Amino acid sequence: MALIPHELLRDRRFLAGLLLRLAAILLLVPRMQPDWSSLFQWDAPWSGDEGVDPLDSLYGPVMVALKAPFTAIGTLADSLLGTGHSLTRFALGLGLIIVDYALLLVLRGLYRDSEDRVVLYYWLSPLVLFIVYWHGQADLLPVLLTAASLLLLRRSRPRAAGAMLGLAVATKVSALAVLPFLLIFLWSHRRYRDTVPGFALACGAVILVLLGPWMVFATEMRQMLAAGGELHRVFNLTIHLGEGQRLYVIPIAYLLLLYGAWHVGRMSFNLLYTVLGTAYLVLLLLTPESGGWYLWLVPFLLSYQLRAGRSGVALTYGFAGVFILLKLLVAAAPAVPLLGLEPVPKGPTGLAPEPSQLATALLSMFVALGGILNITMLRRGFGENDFFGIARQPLAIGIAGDSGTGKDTLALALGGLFGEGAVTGISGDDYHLFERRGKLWQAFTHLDPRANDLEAFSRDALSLIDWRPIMCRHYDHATGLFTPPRLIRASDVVLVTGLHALYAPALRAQLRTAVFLDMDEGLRRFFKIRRDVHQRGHTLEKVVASIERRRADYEAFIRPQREHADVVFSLLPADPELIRDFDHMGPVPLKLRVRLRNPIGLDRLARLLIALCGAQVDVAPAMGSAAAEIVVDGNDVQPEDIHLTALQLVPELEELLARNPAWQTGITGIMQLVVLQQIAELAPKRR
Ligand SMILES: Nc1ncnc2c1ncn2[C@@H]1O[C@H](COP(=O)(O)OP(=O)(O)OP(=O)(O)O)[C@@H](O)[C@H]1O
Ligand SMILES: O=C(CO)[C@H](O)[C@H](O)COP(=O)(O)O
Repeated sequence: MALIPHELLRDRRFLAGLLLRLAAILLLVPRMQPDWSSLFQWDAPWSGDEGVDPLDSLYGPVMVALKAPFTAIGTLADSLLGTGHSLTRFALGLGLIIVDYALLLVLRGLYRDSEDRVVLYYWLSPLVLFIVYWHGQADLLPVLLTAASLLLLRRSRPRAAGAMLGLAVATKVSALAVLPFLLIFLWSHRRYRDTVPGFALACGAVILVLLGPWMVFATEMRQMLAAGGELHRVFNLTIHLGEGQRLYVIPIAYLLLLYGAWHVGRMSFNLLYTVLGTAYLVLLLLTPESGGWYLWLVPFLLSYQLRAGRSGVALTYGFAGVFILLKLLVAAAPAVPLLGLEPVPKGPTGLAPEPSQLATALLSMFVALGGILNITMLRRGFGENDFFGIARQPLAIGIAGDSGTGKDTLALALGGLFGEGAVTGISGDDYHLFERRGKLWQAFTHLDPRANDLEAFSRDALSLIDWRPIMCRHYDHATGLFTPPRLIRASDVVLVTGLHALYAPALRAQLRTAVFLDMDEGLRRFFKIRRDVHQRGHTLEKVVASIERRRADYEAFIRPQREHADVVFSLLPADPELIRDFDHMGPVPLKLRVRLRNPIGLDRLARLLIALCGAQVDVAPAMGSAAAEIVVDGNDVQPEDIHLTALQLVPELEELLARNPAWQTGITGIMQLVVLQQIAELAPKRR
């Protein structure tokens, strides 16, 4: 992989940003910049901000490790050439640009859909350029590590994400503020819940290994950690209750935000970024003079800028502009040795002892803008969250159809998309009234509603859709007997399958998507006979007789459910010759007819199936109704292509799918895709 991707090298905005940075490290010596000859101390001998605790400017061992090679090379060059600290400073400046560039790459990964705009909003961000290169703050490294942790989380690598956050904390303790939010986020998603221990252990282990020895052996580091670095500032703002009692405002705000995040239940990644941004923004607006902390806001502000539209972007630039004005007013300008402007000698603070009225006015305006930004960020974050409405109610999918039409096959395939912890199922077969040897089967077929406890089936399905667990026996097709009842817990997705899954109106009303499975009758006979004879141990004659006997009940009770379906799938044999032989055990090439009640999006689906999956698709309006149909031939379509198509069709899918969704090959994979497209089309936020 190229060190700098081609598209960046061709991007003028990227090159301009790079030039600006190079010029800055050549020309400017920010007042905050450290005495580079010390690995631990970032406070320059000439800086002397008297009001600032020297421990504030200490970083953890990871920062020291980053500085070490640059310091070594620079110091060597300086001592050989007699150039004072200039080359050390330049080498460290280069190190900073490398970290800055790495953060650009991480942010491009994090906001993959908007890579292009990330260059504009991050690489040319006035806030970043000012804080890092003019003001001289070096918090970029812990911010990079925190953003990398989020990226790893998004890429389903929870342990690596935990370790990365541990690294961030070992760089600067402020990164700890992110940890509780990430734990809540992971816990709130059933599909991520099992990753919480791995994430937390990896994070804790890295912190222990990296900070443990320092805590024991390095006095400065111990002091810094004991003082929480700059963290003591969060206790600056208090409310007097009288009689000597005070409240710490920022910890209260932080805890309330944590509670809010917990209460939301199921956050999307975007809402997670919003909440993290809000947490940092509250912290920043209510703490004095912490320029470098604003870098912590940058990745989350970027998430907002990318989604907010013009007014949101203008608000963020206004916010950054006032911040810069304020800092220009109250903080000393950097030295420019090449122009003969030397660093301010230690002594005068460079800060106005009493802020001027203008500075106070600007600060007030800044806090007001920050407050507005906070509100708009939260409003958008919450407004866009939970696209599929799962926080309110599990997403229930009904799958009905005749015996052998592929209900279990489809349910299993869909289950693989959502992930084990996130999906639960209820099957109509478990509600047959009699076991296989039951005499009453001579009077009824399984298709007759009277032979099934449909009331209990609906009641139990509705319980699961209301987050309540059920006790349910299971019909074992291997023995023809019921097993003792077992507990079925509710989950994010509830798959309701069965001959009568779309039969009861009350249940139908609660289904987010209703699927009916049709099948070419020759193909169904072939599949059913093959399965019942070879897997379920029935005789050929018995299966054929049962198929004939059920025909009338199919027309009376099963087929009418088709009218209630959002999606009707009909599987057709691509090679009718092949299914004449019931002993043929190999794969059967299929075609799929898809009929959608709500045809919006069908054309797009067809186009993407052709373009991205290489499938053959015929589009036709369904006869005599507003629905539309497509026929798809795509037995060789690969799971990766279907996954890609799904993300194109429904960007929000990431909120719903398992960490590693199991897409199927060919027609079954296309059925998975269509169901997901329908779920998105009918999602509450889409209406
Ligand atoms: N999408 C598919 N691709 C390939 N084969 C399929 C597909 N759907 C169904 N089949 C075939 O049909 C057979 C029956 O499918 P399945 O058991 O899923 O049907 P069902 O509707 O759940 O049946 P029943 O109601 O009798 O339990 C399977 O064993 C399989 O061979
Ligand atoms: O229609 C069916 C399922 O939808 C089955 O035929 C029914 O469940 C009976 O199963 P088995 O033949 O294993 O006793």
